[in-house]
Amino acid sequence: ERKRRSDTHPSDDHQAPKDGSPYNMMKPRTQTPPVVFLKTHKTGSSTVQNLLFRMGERDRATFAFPHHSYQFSYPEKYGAVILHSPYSQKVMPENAVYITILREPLRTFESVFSYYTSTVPSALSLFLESPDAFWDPKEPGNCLGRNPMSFDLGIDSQQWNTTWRTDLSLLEETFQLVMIAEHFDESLILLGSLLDLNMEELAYVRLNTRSLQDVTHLDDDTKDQISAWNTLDVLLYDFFLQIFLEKVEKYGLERLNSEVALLRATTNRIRRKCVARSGVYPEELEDLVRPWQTDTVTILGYQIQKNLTKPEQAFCTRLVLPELQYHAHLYFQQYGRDMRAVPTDVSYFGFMLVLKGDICWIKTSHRKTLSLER
Ligand SMILES: Nc1ncnc2c1ncn2[C@@H]1O[C@H](COP(=O)(O)OS(=O)(=O)O)[C@@H](OP(=O)(O)O)[C@H]1O
Repeated sequence: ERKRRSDTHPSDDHQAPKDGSPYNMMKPRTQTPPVVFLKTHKTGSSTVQNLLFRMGERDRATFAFPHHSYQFSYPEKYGAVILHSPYSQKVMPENAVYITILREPLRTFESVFSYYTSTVPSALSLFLESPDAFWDPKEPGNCLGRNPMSFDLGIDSQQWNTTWRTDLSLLEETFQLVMIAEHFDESLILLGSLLDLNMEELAYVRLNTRSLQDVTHLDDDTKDQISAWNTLDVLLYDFFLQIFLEKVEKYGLERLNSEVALLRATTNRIRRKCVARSGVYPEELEDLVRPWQTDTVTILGYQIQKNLTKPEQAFCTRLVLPELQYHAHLYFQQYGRDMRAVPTDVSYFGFMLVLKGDICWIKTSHRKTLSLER
């Protein structure tokens, strides 16, 4: 049973609606509901995951871990169908809250592309000039090479088909909240309202940020090409952006803005307390806080302050802890042993864009478990 907390809540200072809507903050605090977070690629999802990990660890929640390594394998059919299938009902209780996050599709694709493809000079522009020449949709690792967010949400990411609109509506019904990376703080307030999280629990540092020199500038032509190649993601994003804006309106813009201001003040205070250096290159970081790197881009991390008390150190370390290390820590805490590596006889793909010609491949590897004090 989760204890009632006395600290500031996003909506403590406000007269919230009593209409039974999911954002009605007058309800008595109850235990956090079970959460399904569908972690989309390159959308800010690791930042959200970090605060959900903190929430789950505080609640001593049971986490669903993949059998091997860090990533569930992808079945042939997934997403919208699975979410409503007996399989998902068996796994998650009926009161589970479904959450995900989307990001503006041009930036998402650029980030996915740079992360999962090795660099030849101007790889992105070369690819976009004639994507069909480089990209084979039948390659199982190529699923993120076109409309990556549609793929992650389990709807057809290759082509428009007649069920696409229905699939979108099904997703809308399934997800209580689709966060929008471009309105990250506003999304967090809605998340906090759904899950009864206070400002400290919503505070975050931006995780998985690429070094600026790895970010490709997108000129207008490139933007048009990316949009044309990812039309389904553009539709998906526009659809959920609209829904998000409607949610904001229902919540009350004035109320939201004042809570965002409070969140930013709290976040700044916590960052000052916890973070000694941000934007730190991997070679300067200890194993515990070094984000996973690919051969193609540099992912930056954080050094925490010295001279913190033990509880502060525990909190601050978790705040900046990269996904794989936090995952390994929670796995160890739950099972009392290290995560299983992928056996060599199991065919497993992380993700790779397998492109024909010179623009090639990527990833997958495993990390050792690192101990993290409470
Ligand atoms: N708070 C917030 N708001 C907006 N954008 C954010 C935020 N946090 C992370 N990011 C950016 O999201 C990119 C990393 O996304 P993910 O964590 O989902 O990546 S991953 O799929 O788990 O590897 C990565 O984008 P790129 O830097 O363009 O690659 C991060 O900079």
